[in-house]
Amino acid sequence: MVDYIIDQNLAILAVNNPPVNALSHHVREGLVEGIKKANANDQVTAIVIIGKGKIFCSGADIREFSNHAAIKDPVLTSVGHTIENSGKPVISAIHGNALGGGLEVALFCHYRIASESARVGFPEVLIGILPGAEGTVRLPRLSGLSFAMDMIASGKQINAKDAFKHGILDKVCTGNILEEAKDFAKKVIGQPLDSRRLSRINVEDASNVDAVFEVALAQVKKKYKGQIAPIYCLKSVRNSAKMSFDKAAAEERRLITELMLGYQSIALRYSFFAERSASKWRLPCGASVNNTKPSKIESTGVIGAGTMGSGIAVCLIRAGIPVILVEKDPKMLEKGMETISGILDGSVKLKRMTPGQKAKCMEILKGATSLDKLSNVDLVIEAVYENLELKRQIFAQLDKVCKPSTLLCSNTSTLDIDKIASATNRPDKVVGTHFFAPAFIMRLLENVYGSKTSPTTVATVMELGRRIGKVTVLVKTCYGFVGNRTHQCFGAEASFLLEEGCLPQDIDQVLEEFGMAMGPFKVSDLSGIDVGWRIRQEVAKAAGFKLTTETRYHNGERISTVGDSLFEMGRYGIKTGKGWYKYDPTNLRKPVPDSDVADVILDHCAKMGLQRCKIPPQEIIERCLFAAVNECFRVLEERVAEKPEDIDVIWQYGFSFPRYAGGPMFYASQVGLKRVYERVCFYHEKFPYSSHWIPSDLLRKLASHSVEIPMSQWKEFVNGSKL
Ligand SMILES: CC/C=C/CC(=O)SCCNC(=O)CCNC(=O)[C@H](O)C(C)(C)COP(=O)(O)OP(=O)(O)OC[C@H]1O[C@@H](n2cnc3c(N)ncnc32)[C@H](O)[C@@H]1OP(=O)(O)O
Repeated sequence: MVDYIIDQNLAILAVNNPPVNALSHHVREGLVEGIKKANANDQVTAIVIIGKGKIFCSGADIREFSNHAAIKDPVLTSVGHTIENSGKPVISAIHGNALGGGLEVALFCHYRIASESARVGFPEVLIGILPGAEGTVRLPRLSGLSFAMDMIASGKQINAKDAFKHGILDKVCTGNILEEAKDFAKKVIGQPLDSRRLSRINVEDASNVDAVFEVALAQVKKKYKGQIAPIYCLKSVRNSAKMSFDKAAAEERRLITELMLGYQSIALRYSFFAERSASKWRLPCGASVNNTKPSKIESTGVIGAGTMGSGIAVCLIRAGIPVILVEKDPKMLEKGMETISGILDGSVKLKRMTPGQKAKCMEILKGATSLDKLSNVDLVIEAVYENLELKRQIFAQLDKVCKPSTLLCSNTSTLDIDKIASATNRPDKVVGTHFFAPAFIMRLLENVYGSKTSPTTVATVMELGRRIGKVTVLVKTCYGFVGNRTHQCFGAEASFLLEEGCLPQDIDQVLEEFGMAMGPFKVSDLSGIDVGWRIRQEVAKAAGFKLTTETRYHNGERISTVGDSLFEMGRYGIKTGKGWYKYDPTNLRKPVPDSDVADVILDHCAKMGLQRCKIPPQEIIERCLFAAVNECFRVLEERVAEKPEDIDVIWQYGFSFPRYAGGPMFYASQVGLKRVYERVCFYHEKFPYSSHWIPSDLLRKLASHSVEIPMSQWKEFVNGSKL
């Protein structure tokens, strides 16, 4: 796993552990052996460590963290000490990325050079730990405290130019990295090594440490609310300036061990692999990412220039994919084009794009007022409002207008893809591409296959998701798919809690303390109370009943209409300055609890004869989350989602479920399925008029086992395959 090559008087140690040269046990062994062998060879005058393939090194092998038997000697710190104590200069030659333990390997070396396109960073914090092989003690000795605290606590990667500026690199190379490393090595042969050993030098700005720490701590607490690891990162860097090198390193080891065993790190490591597993789609017929080729998509159409259509068009043109935006009303079309231009201006302002890049995006965007203009595109995404008949009409027309190979996608957030596909003669080429609002910001794309969608169509939209930078998950069609179907239960319970004793701010506060970025009522104000109202009206209309603020039940199902009362008062949320909260026009980001809303809720309860009482935070969490969890198990049982990881990724990226709590399925696995099932049964008995409390069969089966079944085996219990 480490190739040992002698090249004239140099020993080249090439890490060879595809795909990303993680520091697995054999790599660590190989590095130690290589350094020892080179030192024992009188012909060798210097040593170069390099990575084979596309990357220098991605750091420790994260899979080993959950398998303590794999963390065998030599551990990374002792590998590092062998490197640092080498009597011959060791130069790390970085291309691609040097991350985490990979950057630590470089910091053990006496010299570091990198290609100008290389990036370095300590992403450990993103998996809930800290750079535990002396990274927090070594980096400040090169870059100073403030920069080290920021880089380590944020997990951000920096480019070679910046790394050079902050003293991390000794040279940025423009040529072949190996050749440049060999030239560099020849120049440093014979130079004294002691001043190059970071363990032997001091932190220059150590006297400022307390002031630097306090500033960084205040920022971190605000930015990474609820997360433990960023704070530990700062503490460990602080130690580097307050203690001897060895003591600070020992303390770093204690801190990483504590973090590694904690819930947040276990959840974040799970999230790392869950996100990657989402792209590995598989259909029940056996077709999968491994055996199905996507079609080429070189041109697209987007139908509807409203908020969703414009946002989707931005995603496509930003990735260099030409778009024809179709809107039959010319004024609406013009407004849509202006919205798109405005969104891109925002990116230019934030320096995420240059004015030249914006101009290029606008060049590949064309407007049209007729579907006929889509005759030649490879793929169309329909993004009109949520109405099945309208969508069926559009798809029938597209089927006539578009070339036979065109894929027809719907941005529906709830409707059955089969019902849309049956309006065409190409149901195999019809698929759901459900973007989350705002589409140009939210990273999630929920792709939805129907009973006739072909594997090639699925492969194509999954690949499209990757091209436009989305985290893309594949699910099967059903009402609301995975995201909205399971989230609806969460929202419904939040509304019922209002009728039973809570105010919006109580529920938001508890769920934010749990880790949600925003509570459900703040989210509702952001997305618009009118939007929720319209959806509820459509659903009621389709089911043939009239929904009023007096309605409490339909078809034996409990309904809450408090939000509809706010709609009728013109309180649509942030856009009208009032919703579940009130907003000062000069500070729309700060929701203020409103006694008028409390009055509306109390009136509603009085009118409906509902008794109110104090509801403890634990019940708020259980009611909202377990209702969703139960539905998630149903989704798994019906194979709407193929694996629990897909559901968790949808919740993380679609509904800001805290990554450090894993997702509803991971959370349930940690609470224990027996306990979850017990509570679901308890609430089912208490609330017989909410079908989302009817316990899922799969949850019941899993909970009935005497030992907890690991998440990776839940699938095996679907369809009665295991009892
Ligand atoms: C005591 C010592 C402590 C040390 C601390 C550490 O070093 S912790 C590890 C710190 N490093 C990281 O967190 C890096 C994580 N990896 C990445 O950011 C990216 O994978 C990448 C290296 C930038 C490459 O990105 P790319 O998009 O090209 O590929 P993928 O992300 O899809 O990864 C390819 C497969 O490699 C697996 N993988 C990546 N990094 C690691 C790792 N450090 N350990 C184990 N496995 C890793 C990844 O899961 C992919 O495999 P799949 O089978 O497809 O899941």
